[in-house]
Amino acid sequence: MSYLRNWFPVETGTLSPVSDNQTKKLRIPGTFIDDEEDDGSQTATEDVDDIPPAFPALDSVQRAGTSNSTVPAILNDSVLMPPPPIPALTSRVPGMSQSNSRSASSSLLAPLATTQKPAKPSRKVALAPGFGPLDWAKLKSSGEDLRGVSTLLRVPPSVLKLHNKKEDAWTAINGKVYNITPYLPFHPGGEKELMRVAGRDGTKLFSLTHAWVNVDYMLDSCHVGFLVAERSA
Ligand code: HEM
Repeated sequence: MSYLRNWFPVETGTLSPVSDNQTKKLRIPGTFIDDEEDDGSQTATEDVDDIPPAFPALDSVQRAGTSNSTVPAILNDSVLMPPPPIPALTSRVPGMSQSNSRSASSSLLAPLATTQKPAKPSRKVALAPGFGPLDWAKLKSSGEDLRGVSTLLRVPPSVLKLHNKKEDAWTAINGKVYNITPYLPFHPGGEKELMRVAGRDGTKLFSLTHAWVNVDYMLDSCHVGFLVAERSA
């Protein structure tokens, strides 16, 4: 009984006049009753079983610190966590790497490889509408004659040399001769660049510029014949 009074900071005086039976009803479930006084009937009292445990707990810092404590009693709207600082992400410049203190690998930014300017500027030209890579793919598989010859030829350098004009341009790449006239407006590097190999063996220049381009596939429907030595023509 005296133990219970200690638990309740409230006017213990109000408890004293009431009967033992009434104090049992005030017991908070979940609190421990060390009882010489408890003969077993107290803990079995049915009336108190529906009362939830006190929250915050009676001896919690929240309850204790209502006045002088630095711990706020209970967080309410006026005692909220301060907002987080504005992240540096909002001040970044797209496409630019951040200050040295940021490591590229630990940020949420897009990988630098895709945001930084390439070391070498592209030398691609703006192609006219209707002359993009897909348009070329469509044209070359359309069945239209892009060779200008009825059968594959043996082409010596002296013959190749004759086909050096825009309207009639041939070039040899890796031993194969192609009619490049239909491809001129589709060439991503521009007509002028492509015309540099017109009428001659363009293998070296082609490989130096873009060895990764699959010329066999790109110009298969422009195949005219094979480059051969002069005397074997
Ligand atoms: C004759 C067969 C040729 C074919 C089929 C061809 C095809 C192509 C293709 C598909 C591209 C785009 C490459 C890419 O997106 O990565 C390209 C770009 C280019 N080509 Fe050609 N090309 C040929 C010959 C030449 C020649 C002889 C030159 C002369 C130098 C040349 C100069 C260029 C240049 C400067 C670019 C732009 C490269 C860049 O992205 O900066 N091409 N060509």
